Amino acid sequence: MKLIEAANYEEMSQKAAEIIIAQVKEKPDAVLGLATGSTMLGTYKQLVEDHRQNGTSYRNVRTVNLDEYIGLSPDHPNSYRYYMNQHLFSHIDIPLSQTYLPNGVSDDVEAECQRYEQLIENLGGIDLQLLGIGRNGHIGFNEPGTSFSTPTHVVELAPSTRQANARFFPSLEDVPHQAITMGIATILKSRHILLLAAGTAKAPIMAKLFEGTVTIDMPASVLHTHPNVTVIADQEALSLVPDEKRKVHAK
Ligand SMILES: O=P(O)(O)OC[C@H]1O[C@](O)(CO)[C@@H](O)[C@@H]1O
Repeated sequence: MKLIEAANYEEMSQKAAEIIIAQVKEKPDAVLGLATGSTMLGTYKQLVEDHRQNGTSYRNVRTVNLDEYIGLSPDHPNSYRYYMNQHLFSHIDIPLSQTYLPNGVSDDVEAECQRYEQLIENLGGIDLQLLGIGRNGHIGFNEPGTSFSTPTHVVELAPSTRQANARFFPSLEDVPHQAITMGIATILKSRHILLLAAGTAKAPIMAKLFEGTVTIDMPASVLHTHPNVTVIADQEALSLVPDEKRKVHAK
């Protein structure tokens, strides 16, 4: 696991965007694994700006998102499809037909999970997977206790996750109880994983991550078992990570 330290959120976003742009330039038909949440907003903004100014093209890129709420249709303002269209897809030249998210309103969510897993395989796997980290260590919506061998599956969201995400909804009651998420096994098949973290709310979980213990109680800890993980974090998120741990992982 390589750590790139950033001074602040803006710098984290810029460094993340540089890695994504480099991936797309190296492989114009790359498969990008994308994530949602507040952490990613700055990165998507940078990608949009770069597309406008430098013309980086996404015409042949394919994208697969980590997760989607069950019960929210693509045009629901809190669905992750809506988020992706609003913050990224509608501002770059990617055809929407090449952007994929799990279908949260499928009649058969179990079959949808299998379809999504197969889709990722049919695309040739993920070249670069972007990840945020939940305050309880979740990646995608893989909550603590999730087996590391799970493929795409239906999850019951932890009360703390619903609480953390309630800020985007009119009230806590409106936050869905379930989601479809790529599993940890799905995420680990990605050829390169880029985890982003910013802000003091993430400091305790980042300290735990860099302690290095791999346990299903902390889903992100599985990233220590992957050969190609880059973490970009700002100083607030790293504020509880001791200097010696930072040095060990410094790029
Ligand atoms: O970036 P945020 O909003 O802190 O969220 C962190 C993670 O939690 C989720 O929003 C799910 O709760 C992920 O999509 C995200 O990567």
